[in-house]
Amino acid sequence: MVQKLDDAARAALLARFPDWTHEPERDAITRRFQFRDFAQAFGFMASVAIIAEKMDHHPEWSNVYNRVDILLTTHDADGLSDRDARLAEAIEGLL
Ligand SMILES: C[C@H](O)[C@H](O)[C@H]1CNC2=NC(N)=NC(=O)C2=N1
Repeated sequence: MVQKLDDAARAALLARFPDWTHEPERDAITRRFQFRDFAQAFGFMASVAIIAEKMDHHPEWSNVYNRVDILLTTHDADGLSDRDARLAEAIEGLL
């Protein structure tokens, strides 16, 4: 079982990643990414997919042409965990 973030840790996560929005209903963070075109968007998704698989932590996401919407939460914790913080950090590192 993965440990869910407490209120202080959640606040710290949101302060650290100001481009991400907290969704209280899911206890998730979301961010929309815009790229030049589909090729750029899909290249980004391919990189995220490789990282996610290595981390054994997977985004909920959708893509429309040059746009990628990502939602991170931990199903095993029923909310945000440190695994989401680590994946968000890795995604930010790709930009
Ligand atoms: C068995 C496997 O480790 C788990 O199902 C992992 C895989 N990827 C996951 N991804 C996400 N986002 N949340 C999880 O709880 C999760 N659990």
